[in-house]
Amino acid sequence: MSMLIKNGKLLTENGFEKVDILIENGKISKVEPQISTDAEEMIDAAGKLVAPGLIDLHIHLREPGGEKKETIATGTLAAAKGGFTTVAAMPNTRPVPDNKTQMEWLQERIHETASVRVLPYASITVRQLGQELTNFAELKEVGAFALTDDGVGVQSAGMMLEAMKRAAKLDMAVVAHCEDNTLINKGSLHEGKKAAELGINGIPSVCESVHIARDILLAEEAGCHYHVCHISTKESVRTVRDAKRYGIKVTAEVTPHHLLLSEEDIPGNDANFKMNPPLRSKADQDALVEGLLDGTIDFIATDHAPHTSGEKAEGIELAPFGIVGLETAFPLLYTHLVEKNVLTLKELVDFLTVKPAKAFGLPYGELKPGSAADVVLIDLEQEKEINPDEFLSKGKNTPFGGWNCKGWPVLTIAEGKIVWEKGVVKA
Ligand SMILES: NC(=O)N[C@@H](CC(=O)O)C(=O)O
Ligand SMILES: [Zn+2]
Ligand SMILES: [Zn+2]
Repeated sequence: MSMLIKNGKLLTENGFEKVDILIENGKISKVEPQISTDAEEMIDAAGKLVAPGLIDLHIHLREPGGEKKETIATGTLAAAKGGFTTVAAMPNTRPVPDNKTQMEWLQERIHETASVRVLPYASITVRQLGQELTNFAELKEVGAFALTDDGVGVQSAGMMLEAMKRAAKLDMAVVAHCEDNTLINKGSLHEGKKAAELGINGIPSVCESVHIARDILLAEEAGCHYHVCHISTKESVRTVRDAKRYGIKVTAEVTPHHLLLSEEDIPGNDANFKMNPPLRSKADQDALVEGLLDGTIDFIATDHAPHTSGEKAEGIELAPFGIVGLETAFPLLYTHLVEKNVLTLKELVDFLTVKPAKAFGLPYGELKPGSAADVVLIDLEQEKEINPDEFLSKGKNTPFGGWNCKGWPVLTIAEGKIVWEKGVVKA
């Protein structure tokens, strides 16, 4: 099976270069200014940005147990539409992939139904209850990508240290949802202006940052790779920045919504603005952008967290935390960070490709001969409004409905196969 992508615009250190890309047997075989060969499939990419397939190391696919919200099939189709060819699925499903049998079932289900590559996380603790560690070695053997209890924080420092020590021995990363349960304050929004205005309980910043500070000291002790999920406060950024200065092996991700929104953007009692961690203050938002620019924050991940419309109709206090992100990440970030000169296009693409890959030692995220043929074509000129009704995800829960964006993916190729396509003429 061969495919030739003609005349794409490739981003290099020196700006755009026109290239042809030849794909053979699921791998990239050539990237050159001009390839004159016949291939079984020819794709005209003239005028389109041609980039490595995007990587999202934090998403929720909800299967098994939450199929009303999303399935592996619908979530990975949404990923493909968003330009993502590698996603890492969080383990807060029912049941939790916390043992060999369940992980094998999940791998099989991914194999049968996923449109793009799915890297499954295993949980740190049995049923994510924080009481007993899972068998990391066994989970690694059956393909667990890394370890996390995302959805809840690991409350006990002793449990976390032991997890980190075992993970270090196996060269596995410990990926942390940082939240101290004694500081949540039954909150639904950030403890700040907006929560006060709406008369809703607030979650203080320290609820997150205290876990990050604790975990960094534990990770230093254990010598493991420690990764911070969805970083959201200025104190968290400062703490990670300091840890990196001391050479501690810590990485961090930030979501598009925490980069683009603050509590001030919450229009009222709308649960599409409810997620964990919550939208923080403007000062926190600014610190996240600064942290991304100075290398404190390593990459961007969506934390795609689909919920049903019924659940989200319950109002801010009763609705579950979480918003979807896969189908809007690139256009939102391109329009609001690149077009406003906060990031260069190259930086944005790197934060969604090679940076997450490097942070976790994955062999993806670059367009070079020999690598998996994961490619996305993006129309930087195409402009349209975000319409949740058009999402392939079952989740329509986004705070960005109606936002006008440029930079829509038009064709996504995963391991040499077209997995999503719109508006591109096949030559
Ligand atoms: N981010 C969220 O608000 N929700 C996530 C859980 C999580 O990422 O902590 C979910 O599973 O719905
Ligand atoms: Zn989380
Ligand atoms: Zn999450």
